[in-house]
Amino acid sequence: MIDVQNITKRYGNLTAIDRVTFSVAKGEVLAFLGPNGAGKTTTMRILTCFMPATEGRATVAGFDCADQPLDVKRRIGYLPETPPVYLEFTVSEYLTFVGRMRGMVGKNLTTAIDQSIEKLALGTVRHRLIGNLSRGYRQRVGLAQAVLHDPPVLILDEPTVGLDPKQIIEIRDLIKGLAGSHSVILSTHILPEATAVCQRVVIISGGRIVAEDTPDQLSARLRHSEKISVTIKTPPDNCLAKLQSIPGILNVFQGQSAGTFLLECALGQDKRDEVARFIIANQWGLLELRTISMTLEDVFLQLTRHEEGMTPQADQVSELPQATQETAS
Ligand SMILES: Nc1ncnc2c1ncn2[C@@H]1O[C@H](COP(=O)(O)OP(=O)(O)OP(=O)(O)O)[C@@H](O)[C@H]1O
Repeated sequence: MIDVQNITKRYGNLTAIDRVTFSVAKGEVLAFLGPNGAGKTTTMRILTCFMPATEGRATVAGFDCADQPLDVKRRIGYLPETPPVYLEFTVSEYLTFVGRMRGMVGKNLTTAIDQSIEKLALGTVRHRLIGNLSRGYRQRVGLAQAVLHDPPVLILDEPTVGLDPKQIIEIRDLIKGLAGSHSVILSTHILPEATAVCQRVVIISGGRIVAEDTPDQLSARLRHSEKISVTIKTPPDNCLAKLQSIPGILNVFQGQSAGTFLLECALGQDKRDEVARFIIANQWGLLELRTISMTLEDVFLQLTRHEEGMTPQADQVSELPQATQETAS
């Protein structure tokens, strides 16, 4: 549904994005992650036909973003970081205005407005001035204008920035509800959001794509060993060495809290059973035992660590150093 092939954008001497390539399938929700200045907004602006790429080609539903902007815009709903609402309109007036701008009239327009108001749960505020609404409701109105013409593609730039935790959950649920019927690109730097809402993640750093995969696959690709966290009630003297004597345990580290230890074993090996038996046999009191998986945050930090210098490439990720974030807390 969205196909981006080797797009580069230069602002004078600055290369904001460099040969960016990715695609989004029909009905898929894709997270577009990157630190500040990575090139997310530049990519969104090219996809929404706000400006052309210097090189490369981007298409939406088969239409070229540079050569067929009207065809592309008809098929896209766009929510910029700041919702493009007019504060002096009521919700209903604003959606009518947006619908007319999109060429909708009569029954089609009223039905579309009713549907988007229902989808975004705006019924109770439809006759209120947007200027009097909370930020969360304004964001919903922004989303309502994006889905009004029922576009197959939605591009959402940081849709939960500045919202309170309850509003964040509501907006994320709304976005999840759009999956399947819409292809969505969600630009964000909030990692739990990407895990919660998206099936696939593209990470951009320094203007280049450094990874593209599911959150689970990304962490699997960057993992170099298995890690187990154990918490022991009465650890003996020299506990580290004793735990390290368990066959298959390569390294043992002290965790952040008292009695917690981090055990490392080879990739693909599960030593939880052996560790549990060992601690129980020694009667040290096993309070907790669990594997530690790499979070998307660890993955992101590894892949964007070189932002200021050499940017790692997608095919080099397995060579990168291990995450430094793992603790037993
Ligand atoms: N109009 C412009 N003229 C010159 N440089 C620009 C322009 N727009 C963006 N840039 C630069 O291009 C790079 C990418 O910016 P972009 O806004 O796309 O990043 P971003 O990932 O959206 O960042 P943020 O999360 O901070 O919005 C940055 O170095 C930025 O300073």
